[in-house]
Amino acid sequence: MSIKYSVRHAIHHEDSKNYDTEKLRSSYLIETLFEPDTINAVYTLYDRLIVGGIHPKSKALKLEAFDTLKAENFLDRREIGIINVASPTKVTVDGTDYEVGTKEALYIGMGAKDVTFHPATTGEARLYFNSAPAHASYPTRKVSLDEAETVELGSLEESNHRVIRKVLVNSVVKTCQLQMGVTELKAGSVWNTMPAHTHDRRMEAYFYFELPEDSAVCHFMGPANETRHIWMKNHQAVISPPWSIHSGAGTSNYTFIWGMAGENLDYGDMDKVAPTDLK
Ligand SMILES: O=C[C@H](O)[C@@H](O)CC(=O)C(=O)O
Ligand SMILES: [Zn+2]
Repeated sequence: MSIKYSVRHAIHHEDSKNYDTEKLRSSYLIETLFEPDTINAVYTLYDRLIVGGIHPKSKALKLEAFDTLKAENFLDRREIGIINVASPTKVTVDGTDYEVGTKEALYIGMGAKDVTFHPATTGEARLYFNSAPAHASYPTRKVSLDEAETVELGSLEESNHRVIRKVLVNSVVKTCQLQMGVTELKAGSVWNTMPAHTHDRRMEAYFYFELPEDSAVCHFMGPANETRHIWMKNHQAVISPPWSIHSGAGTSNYTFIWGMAGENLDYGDMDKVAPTDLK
């Protein structure tokens, strides 16, 4: 098996309040997603979202079910959203090849049986994914960045000028509960999701990339009146519980992938928090 997995339990915010640095990191931070010829999967108990990284280097990798799923195939009762965070590569879904370019996304619906990730012909294949339980099978589809619903937010003056590309959202592709997108910060801007927000009906996961190796992002989490921070490096992910804000400031600009699962598919229903109300 080239799939490695671990399980992360869901945590109450009253408990999380007491966590020190190490406990915060082991509870929410996913330090290693990409290892050669490995699919790394973290099965969270937050809406049962799986967060993972796929790095086919010398051989193709098949998306296999692991014991927690108690299923024959990974996607028997799930959907998956994949975003390519490195070189262009190929993904085969039940005999159909999808060429997935850098930062392009592939949605694979429930019921697909044979999903194979190939090494890149030039460069490195690294694919980030989120997978959520599904109740219906929607068509598999590749989505390029220019098909995304795009909004520009913030300003250089507020250090939060960024472009949000909603790639796997219901205005673009049909999904059961997954929503995913790519947010790019402009040079000189370091703050994402500031002003911050929560959405108690949905969890979220963040994956930071295009962050220079000598830079770091300080990711903020916690209830708005009880925040904590986690320092993160390039290619790391962090789980955001439904009760938590999720925001970050980098020592440079960067790009990140956000993914959500939960109650509805309404991206805009977040509860905003003013910067002056944060504690
Ligand atoms: O619920 C939405 C998600 O937190 C992200 O889309 C926010 C984001 O990309 C940003 O403000 O930069
Ligand atoms: Zn959010």
